[in-house]
Amino acid sequence: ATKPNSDKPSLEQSKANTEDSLFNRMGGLPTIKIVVSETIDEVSSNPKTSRSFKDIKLPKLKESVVSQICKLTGGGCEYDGETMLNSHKDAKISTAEFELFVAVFRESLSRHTNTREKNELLKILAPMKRDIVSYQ
Ligand code: HEM
Repeated sequence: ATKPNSDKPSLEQSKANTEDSLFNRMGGLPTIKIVVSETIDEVSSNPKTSRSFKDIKLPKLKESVVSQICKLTGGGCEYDGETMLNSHKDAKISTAEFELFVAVFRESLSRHTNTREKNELLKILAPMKRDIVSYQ
């Protein structure tokens, strides 16, 4: 005799199995591309953050950041760029610069994603602070 319901997933498994990736819930690549583009356009022109971007090729940087976020959110992209430590150490980024970057990113996310997805992505990026910021 078979046990009733023995092949049904537990509540937790059921949630895990039906939960769509953050990537899909955000709206996939189109959303990531617009948010990354808006953020980099703003921080590279705002005098409080622009100095780091002076000799940087912005289209290539945007592509690299898009791939990284796509990968981190479950979109299945390849990210073949540098580690966060290696790519930011020469720029000597301050806490204030990092915080402005994140504020600009958050505002753009607010325009293009829901609150839940915005907060999930910001939570993924927050621990990178220790690799990106060199000083107070
Ligand atoms: C959570 C925040 C951040 C994330 C997720 C992030 C992500 C990235 C990624 C993926 C790259 C490309 C690395 C590669 O292609 O090898 C990069 C490079 C870069 N980032 Fe960030 N970054 C962040 C914060 C910042 C801040 C606060 C600044 C400056 C204010 C900044 C300035 C730069 C610059 C100038 C480059 C180019 C480095 C180079 O090509 O030599 N980033 N970042």
